[in-house]
Amino acid sequence: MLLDDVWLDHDGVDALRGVSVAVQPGALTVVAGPNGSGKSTLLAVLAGLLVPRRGSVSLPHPASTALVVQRSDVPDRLPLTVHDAVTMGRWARAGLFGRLRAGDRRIVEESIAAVGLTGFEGRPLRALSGGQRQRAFLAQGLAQRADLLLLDEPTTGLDAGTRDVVVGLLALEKARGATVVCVSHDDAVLGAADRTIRLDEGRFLVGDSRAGPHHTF
Ligand SMILES: Nc1ncnc2c1ncn2[C@@H]1O[C@H](COP(=O)(O)OP(=O)(O)OP(=O)(O)O)[C@@H](O)[C@H]1O
Repeated sequence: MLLDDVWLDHDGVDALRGVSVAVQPGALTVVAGPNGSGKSTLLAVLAGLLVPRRGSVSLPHPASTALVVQRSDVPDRLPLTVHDAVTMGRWARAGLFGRLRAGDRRIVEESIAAVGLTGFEGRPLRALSGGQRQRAFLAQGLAQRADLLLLDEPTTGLDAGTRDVVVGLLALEKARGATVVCVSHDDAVLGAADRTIRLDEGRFLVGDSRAGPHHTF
């Protein structure tokens, strides 16, 4: 997956200024950088939600993509239960009018269990704590079993134990074969990264790689 000289603005405000990065398949790439440096915008470009005004984005093969947004991006009053929200993660596989099969229902249950929300299935999202809501959105992302999993600060507001669970889940997604790209400031997430992309004021600042100095971004 390659971004080449990507420029993108929000209503005239430059958010990405000539960013060129390669995302390695099957790796955990963490995108870091100060507030407003363009991290969420980069994620939205990778998700195909925003189209650059200049530059190109190429996917090596058609991929299913799941995006786990920050809980603050989702209205608190959304009339959904935990089970509804996670089940939505299977819709793309079942088709809008398709029926969920037993396998889909099992994946929904497993995803809810993985984030520690078993017992909360019937609870409306608005009746969850901020951290629990964040975990429900993560479960929705896991339920998609996507080739490309994109996450925007998934550990924000989580306690240390739950944060470690999330880091473990990212490793499991990778082990399943997914390519994982995660925006995060969290040292625990950064510590688990195979590669780190650092942005500053919409520019690609530096890329670190566990694979060694020969790999460039
Ligand atoms: N909808 C929008 N309208 C106008 N400007 C926007 C919009 N969304 C983002 N921006 C601007 O684009 C730039 C990049 O924003 P972005 O949200 O990608 O940064 P970020 O690194 O994810 O920030 P944070 O760490 O605070 O989440 C910032 O200057 C921001 O003010």
